[in-house]
Amino acid sequence: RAMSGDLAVVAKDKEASSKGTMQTQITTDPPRGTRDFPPEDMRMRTWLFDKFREVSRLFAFEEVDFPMVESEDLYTRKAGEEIVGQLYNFEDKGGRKVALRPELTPSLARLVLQKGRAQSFPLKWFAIGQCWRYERMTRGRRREHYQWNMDIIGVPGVEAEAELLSAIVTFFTKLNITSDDVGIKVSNRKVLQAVLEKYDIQPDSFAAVCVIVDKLDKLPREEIESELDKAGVPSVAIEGILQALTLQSFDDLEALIGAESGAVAELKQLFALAEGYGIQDWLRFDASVVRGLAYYTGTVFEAFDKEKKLRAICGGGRYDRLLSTYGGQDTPACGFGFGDAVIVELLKEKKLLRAFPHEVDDVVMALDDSLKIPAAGIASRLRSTGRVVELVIEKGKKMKWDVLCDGFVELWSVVWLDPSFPVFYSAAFSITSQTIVI
Ligand SMILES: Nc1ccc(Br)nc1
Repeated sequence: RAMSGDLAVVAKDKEASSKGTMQTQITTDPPRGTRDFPPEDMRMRTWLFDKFREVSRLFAFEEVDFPMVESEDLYTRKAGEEIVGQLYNFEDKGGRKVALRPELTPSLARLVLQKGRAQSFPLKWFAIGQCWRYERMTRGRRREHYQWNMDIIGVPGVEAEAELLSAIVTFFTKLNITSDDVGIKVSNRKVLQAVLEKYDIQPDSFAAVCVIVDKLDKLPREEIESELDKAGVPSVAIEGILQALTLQSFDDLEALIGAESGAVAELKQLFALAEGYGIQDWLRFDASVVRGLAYYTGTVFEAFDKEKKLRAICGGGRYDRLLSTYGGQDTPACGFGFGDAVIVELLKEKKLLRAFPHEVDDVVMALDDSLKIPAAGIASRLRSTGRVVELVIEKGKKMKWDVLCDGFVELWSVVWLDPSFPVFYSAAFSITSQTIVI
């Protein structure tokens, strides 16, 4: 029982109560905005992450990982992003300004730069990692989630985005989610760039404008107009920008920015590749997709539930300048982030979430102390064949009735290790189903 200066970990204790020295119990809840994963939740999370890995492996991506804590410098972008405004940052005991990572892409960019040009491009890396934000709990939202990221570094063409979109569709399909349930809106930030150029708006306000208009579906239009005005966008341009974001057809897009625009060419090529993958039913052009991260430079996309009950399921895009903002050379890159929370809400909505029971192949139990040693031997022999064995080690004949009852339901045979019954050790190994060895 651990005791420390300011924290006594003491459950209800007869001795303590007799002395009247009962301690107050610590709170058993995890820190605000965070989750525990008790076994049944952990089994579901493991199942989900296994699906993330299964798809990443199918697409020949290599797994990478990074520290949870990064230098704050990695995230101090000046475009007014929510993710930066909610940094879970602090000064460590060495006076370093650090932050719990709010996303994985900057860490990936840092690692790519660290490895330098020595590595052969393209890199196809994936990661699954916990990401953090410090949000005032007034909104009661979570402060951590796990994100699956897939990134392709070194491919300038939209072939990279097509691969990533195909990976996302492959994942949804593995979970029995269809294009009737989920759609993926695809656009390109070069659409907005072309509009801003029409109004002679300086490129250095481009990122800030993107971050502002990304909030269109979250804030009233007047607030967006006011923020654009504060960002130095002339009122005549504001109308043009908001109008451009309503486009949903290539014809209208060409009419606005011209058929020879880079955005049109890239989008048309991406949708043509999608036909090749057979994922065209999942995609739709929608100029309102901007995404809220400052560093996107081209294609942007996000998956949404067609019943519009949930927040974006995943999202991503091209970020060709990020490495150069960290002092590296301009390196073409694109990727997506896929959180572990909204997808579970969607699966529950669609009743696509199965149970995740604790499963064992065998339960071995000695009903008499004199049989404990042979029981341990049987458990080891069964385990050496790869069977999952619960060896009952608790005292007496108390059983894990939930396991035993399941066993009886599926039980095909019982071998009794008990002085009152003959002992057939070898029989224990001929049994191919769930075995209760008692
Ligand atoms: N970036 C971020 C981090 C943590 C959560 Br919860 N949501 C978004």
